[in-house]
Amino acid sequence: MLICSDVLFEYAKQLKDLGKTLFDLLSEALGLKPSYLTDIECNQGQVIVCHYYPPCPQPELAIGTSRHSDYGFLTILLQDEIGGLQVLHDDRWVDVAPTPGAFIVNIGDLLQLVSNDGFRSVEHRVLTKNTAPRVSIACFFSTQFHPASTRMYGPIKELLSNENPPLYRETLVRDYVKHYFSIGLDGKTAISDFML
Ligand SMILES: O=C(O)CCC(=O)C(=O)O
Ligand SMILES: [Fe+2]
Repeated sequence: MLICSDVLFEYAKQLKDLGKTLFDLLSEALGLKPSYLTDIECNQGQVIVCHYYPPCPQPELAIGTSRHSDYGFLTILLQDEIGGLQVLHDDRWVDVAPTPGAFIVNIGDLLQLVSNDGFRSVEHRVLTKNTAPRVSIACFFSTQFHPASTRMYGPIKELLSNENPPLYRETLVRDYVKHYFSIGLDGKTAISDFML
């Protein structure tokens, strides 16, 4: 017998390992030691959200998910073969064609904030389709459900200099996420509200 919660917990565990590898690589790409982003607990929280999009009889009149950037540090997304995901690139919406067995990895707002724009969160949306239902599974790395966390996140000090001053104010993850959801999905409004 296949128990859904067993599968989900195993999936979460595997993605946590993958997340660790990605955070190592992202730290190195910023010129920091590989463990930097995990040392500051960017990989600690994991929120897994399963989306079901029913077929829509009039896709031109509806949207699956409104334009937004993800709030957390990083998102690992699994989509099925239906398609509909688009990213904003050079002010144009570009289809993210489904590739069997491949994950989509999105930089989130909090990674933009700590990297002081070294990485930029990506704006994306999901169109509806009238062909078949669509399923996607998003794994967000973010710690808003650790209410005891007192860690403040701001631009990483090692990345700052006279030429590269801090662009964002410090925040608790839960305060950032609260602000994000108080606005609702709306492009990149939340992160711009944290600019100095
Ligand atoms: O359904 C998708 O492919 C993406 C959903 C999404 O953008 C999100 O959960 O943040
Ligand atoms: Fe998203």
